[in-house]
Amino acid sequence: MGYENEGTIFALSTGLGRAAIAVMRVSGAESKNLLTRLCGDVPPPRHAALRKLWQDAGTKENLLDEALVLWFPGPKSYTGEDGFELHLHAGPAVIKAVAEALVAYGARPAEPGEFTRRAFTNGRMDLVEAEGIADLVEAETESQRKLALAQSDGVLSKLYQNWADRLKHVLAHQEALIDFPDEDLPPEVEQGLLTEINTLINAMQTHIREGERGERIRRGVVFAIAGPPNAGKSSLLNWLADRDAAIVSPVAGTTRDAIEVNGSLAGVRVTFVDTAGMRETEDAIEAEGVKRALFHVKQADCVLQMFPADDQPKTIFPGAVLIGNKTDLGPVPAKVLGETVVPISLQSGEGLEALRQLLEQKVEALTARSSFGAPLLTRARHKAGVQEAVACLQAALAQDWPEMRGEELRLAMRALGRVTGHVGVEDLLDAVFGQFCIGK
Ligand SMILES: Nc1nc2c(c(=O)[nH]1)N(C=O)[C@@H](CNc1ccc(C(=O)N[C@@H](CCC(=O)O)C(=O)O)cc1)CN2
Ligand SMILES: Nc1nc2c(ncn2[C@@H]2O[C@H](COP(=O)(O)OP(=O)(O)OP(=O)(O)O)[C@@H](O)[C@H]2O)c(=O)[nH]1
Ligand SMILES: [Mg+2]
Repeated sequence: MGYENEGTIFALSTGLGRAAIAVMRVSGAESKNLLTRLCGDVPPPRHAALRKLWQDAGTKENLLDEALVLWFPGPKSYTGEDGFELHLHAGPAVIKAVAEALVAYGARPAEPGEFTRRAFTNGRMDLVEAEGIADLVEAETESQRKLALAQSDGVLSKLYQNWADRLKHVLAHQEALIDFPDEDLPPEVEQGLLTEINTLINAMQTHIREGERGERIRRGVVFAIAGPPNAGKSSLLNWLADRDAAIVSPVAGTTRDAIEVNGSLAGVRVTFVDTAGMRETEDAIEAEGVKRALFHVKQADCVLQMFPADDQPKTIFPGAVLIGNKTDLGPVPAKVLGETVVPISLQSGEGLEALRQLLEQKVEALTARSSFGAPLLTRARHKAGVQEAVACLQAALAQDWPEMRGEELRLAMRALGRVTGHVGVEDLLDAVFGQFCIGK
């Protein structure tokens, strides 16, 4: 590992702002000393104890707070080293006084993510699990929570670890073919090895394909609202947001900048992007707005293409939900260019509940998994690593020179190892020589 755990760190683990209780967290070798200086003793492990906190408990000088104290001895603690928590009264002055005492005794403020980084360095979790914890802390919707909780609990790591173990096995057989070409290794050995490589490639490709669903759950499903000026796009955004997020006016070309609103539909985080009405324009600012609108349409998971009752579209964005607005002013056709239209009126409210249901179905379809129970890929970093592994395995299949094939297999394992953070080269050698029965 490229760095050492340095020093004893502390941080306010609860957010700033008005609150009753604040949790101050401390981790590092000096923890026991710090805790003794603050409250005079070390309570039994993992049991909350009520203690007076002093600037120096030895002299009982300057009472700082009365707090609940938790002692977490390493190496089985969250960070894998000694640490403790102080559940303080949340006033800023209390927090400041306690932080100053900790600094005076040699602790330093933690970097973002440093507690979990230590947990990783100390072997308490791998990189994918650590990322799952980061996502769990950020999770705003039920689907984000479930995905992040499974990942922080090792479900995704187990999948990657399983692939890495199987590659190790394949490599062991490959090494045997290299080292003992003249021995009577049955031909099934090579055949079995190629079959296993193909099986792994298929599993990885399925994982990547399904991965866009995990990425959507994690970052949110993005809907772009597009259409001609005055269609009622900003009115729709405001209804979806349940607030006045965008300016609505009868002037065509009101919206220029894209306006994003976050919400949740069917337990999934969603982002709605209102865009400038699309038309030919002489106005340079409006033209830039139209350019941005097209960009958002391209980036979106789903386009909500709106038109007013009196202005039917000539083209339809691929996969768009067609919405005909202003049914209060006149009828909207049931279909345009063969596509079904959802009729609504933001004025009268007609069709809005049906539209909401349709959007919920859309979100479900965009995030549902087809292979039941398989853990979902959630991040571009994992995707890049798995893609690299696939490329190496494909290169391995294309090689008929055993040494070169072995090298590609090793590179595939390394790609997976970088994803989980266990780039196990040394432990690979053990597996190669430890697993294969040479005497046979
Ligand atoms: N107050 C508080 N709440 C919290 C945490 C925390 O650190 N402090 N967590 C974290 O951020 C999460 C819970 N995760 C935790 C994981 C391990 C340990 C821990 O110290 N475990 C002990 C006991 C294990 C056992 O015997 O079962 C240990 O491993 O020694 C604590 C919290 C969420 N809530
Ligand atoms: N009668 C009627 N008027 C509507 C309806 N929905 C929106 N409007 C009105 O249509 C006008 C344009 O609405 P906006 O929501 O600003 O339209 P937009 O598509 O965002 O327009 P641009 O930002 O210019 O592209 C406003 O005056 C709205 O009040 C509707 O269902 N019925
Ligand atoms: Mg608008």
